[in-house]
Amino acid sequence: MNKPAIAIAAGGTGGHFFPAKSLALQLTRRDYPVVFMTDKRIEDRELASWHDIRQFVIDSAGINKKTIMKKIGNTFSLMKGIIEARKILVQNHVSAIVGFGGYPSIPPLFATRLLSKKNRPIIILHEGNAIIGKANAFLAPFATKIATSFPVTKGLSNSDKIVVTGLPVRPDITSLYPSVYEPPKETIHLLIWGGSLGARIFGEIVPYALGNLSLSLRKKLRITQQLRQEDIETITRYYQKNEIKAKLSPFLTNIGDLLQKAHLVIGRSGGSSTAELALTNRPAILVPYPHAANKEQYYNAQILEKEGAAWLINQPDFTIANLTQLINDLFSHPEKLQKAALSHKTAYPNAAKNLADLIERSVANLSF
Ligand SMILES: CC(=O)N[C@H]1[C@@H](OP(=O)(O)OP(=O)(O)OC[C@H]2O[C@@H](n3ccc(=O)[nH]c3=O)[C@H](O)[C@@H]2O)O[C@H](CO)[C@@H](O)[C@@H]1O
Repeated sequence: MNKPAIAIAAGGTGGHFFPAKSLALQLTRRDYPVVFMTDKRIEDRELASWHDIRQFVIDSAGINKKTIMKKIGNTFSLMKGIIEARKILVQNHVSAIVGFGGYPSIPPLFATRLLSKKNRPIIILHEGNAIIGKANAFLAPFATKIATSFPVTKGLSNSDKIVVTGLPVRPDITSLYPSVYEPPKETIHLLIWGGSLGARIFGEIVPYALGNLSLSLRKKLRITQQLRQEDIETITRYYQKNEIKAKLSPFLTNIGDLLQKAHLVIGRSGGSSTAELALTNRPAILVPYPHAANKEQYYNAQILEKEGAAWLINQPDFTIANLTQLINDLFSHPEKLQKAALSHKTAYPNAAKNLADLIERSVANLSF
């Protein structure tokens, strides 16, 4: 018997798209036809080449914009997205829809409300952060199940809807689990990243803090840094002048290899980044994105900090002087890095499988 179609709705930033893609891979392996709904930021050739995946770009937008014209324009996009999504759900006979959060997941999930009870797919939400996001909070009352990435998620009260699955991470990173951590000796590998869209602050602070270290420490450094294109030339020259070996790029594609090599990671604390750190046991200095609507990166980082696996620095305190002091201390006491590496407790190597199992169980409970 043919398996029922499952739709996946995810926004087009790495934080939402990568977990959704890992789930799509699990579901196609189990012979479920997958309908993938995302926004125009994503054009993923690999995904498009998989059999049994139908990809759709859906109109969407946040409506809490400042100008009235923007509000009207975005409301129109949202309505258009809901109508498009409803058509796709009907045409593909979708039985369940999995939402990964972000505004782009709202039209496909909301579209289910416009279908008759008999034809309405069940909703399963996945929350990638340690606090429920606005889109997921809005959709939670309609969900059959809510899968979470952390053992406790702020804003979600205990209910049998909640299942802790962990956050699906790309297979090349998951396969590194369990990863052994060796403290630095002759060379110190440092990975600096800013999330899927990058972050200017790391280019403004990290190179100059590293430049303050002693020459003997600087010569040991091997830096891989995600950096805005416009900053690469200046920072390359700065590192060369300070005898620091560095590879700089606006987007790093081989995250698995880089995490495995890294003795320390400096970066943001989005849901996927923190899950990847936990899976690979890497110690980190985390600077949460300060403008996030509900401080989700702060709560993610706080969990790792409480475990002893990371040092949380809020952006106003992330200064050249403070960072110089911290990394000087960590590089002079590598046992502190090793202790942090051994302290991770939130790794879920089977997250994609856990989530696919949950979907499979929920779909099996439907009567056709
Ligand atoms: C500004 C913003 O709204 N950020 C949100 C967005 O973040 P964002 O998408 O930046 O954050 P995540 O940490 O969740 O994901 C980043 C992903 O990009 C990958 N990566 C990063 C840099 C690079 O050079 N190469 C690369 O492959 C990482 O390995 C990771 O898989 O979604 C997250 C998950 O809901 C939220 O926690 C964040 O608050």
